[in-house]
Amino acid sequence: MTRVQMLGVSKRYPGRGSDAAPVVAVDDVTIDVASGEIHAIIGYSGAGKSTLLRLVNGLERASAGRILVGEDEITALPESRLRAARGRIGMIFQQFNLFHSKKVAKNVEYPLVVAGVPAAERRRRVAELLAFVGLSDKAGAYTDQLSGGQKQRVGIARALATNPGVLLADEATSALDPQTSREVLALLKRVNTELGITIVLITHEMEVVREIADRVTVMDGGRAVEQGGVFDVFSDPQNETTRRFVATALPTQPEAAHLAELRERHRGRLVALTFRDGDVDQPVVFRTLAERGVGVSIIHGGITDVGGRSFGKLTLELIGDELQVEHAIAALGQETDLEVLA
Ligand SMILES: Nc1ncnc2c1ncn2[C@@H]1O[C@H](COP(=O)(O)OP(=O)(O)OP(=O)(O)O)[C@@H](O)[C@H]1O
Repeated sequence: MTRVQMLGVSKRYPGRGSDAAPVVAVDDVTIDVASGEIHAIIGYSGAGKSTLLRLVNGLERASAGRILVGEDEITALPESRLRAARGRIGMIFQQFNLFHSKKVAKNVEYPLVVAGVPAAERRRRVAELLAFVGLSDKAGAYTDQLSGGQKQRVGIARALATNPGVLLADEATSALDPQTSREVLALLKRVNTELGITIVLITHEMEVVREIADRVTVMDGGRAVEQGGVFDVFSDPQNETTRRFVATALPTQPEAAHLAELRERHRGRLVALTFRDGDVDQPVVFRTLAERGVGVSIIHGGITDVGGRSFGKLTLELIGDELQVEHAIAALGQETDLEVLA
């Protein structure tokens, strides 16, 4: 089991042009990934995610801060010892980075050849890895005969060849369709639970985080702007960037323009209710309204799963006598997170 610590890590690149200011791609980022955790780093293009990942596997040197991967202090190792450390770090890529001129089995075997593993042991290990990713029947195929999902499975098998303690995934499902993407994420989850491998993945897709991550760091402008358990971060986002991501995949309250449209069609009082992990008893909500003779329509929102827990935002239209509606709102306000939409 491998813990990954990024402690106050920064990376500056020289600016282009003689008097240009340096580009701060990663700015004082601290992320402590517990061993056995799946940690997602989410951010828009240019946030610094890929740079941070290249610092973790030692492909580039940090300008400041320390990085530890298990026992290896990546930021302190001389080049001569980095290669061995990299053998303990697996990596997969958006474009798979396979050798097209080699067969599937040879792709998976490659890191074992580099590591000097004897041939018989290599054959045994390749067979075991291909069975794990469900591609035993493709051992003799060329990689360009494979679908995108199969190519990423080969990428995963190859990354696991040297028994790494951690797997770094760089937008591993961004080139895949949604169904294939889910299959690959399910395989990554098995890598984590069955093999005990810590996973650090970078992505710009909320779905990826929602589906497999335990904890998440949101990056913006090189900085880690929000961090925590997936459910906690996304059910109550504090940062504007986090809110924008949440809006792409989770039920939200209607924003101003949409709310104006809804009002055209719904003349009753509009309220928004937030549900976090069973904190609100839905039957109680509807009973409270019915008991006061208030009719209700759900006009926006929904309930979904985040990090294995339920989360929802429902916009309701309350219909009935004005005073009754007022009382119902007061009663619900006691027990729920309710906002009257003005
Ligand atoms: N080698 C480099 N030289 C100069 N600037 C760089 C270099 N690599 C990255 N940058 C800059 O650092 C910033 C962060 O880039 P990075 O690729 O890490 O972001 P990202 O979040 O991974 O985005 P993307 O998904 O588009 O790659 C960007 O402004 C980028 O232009």
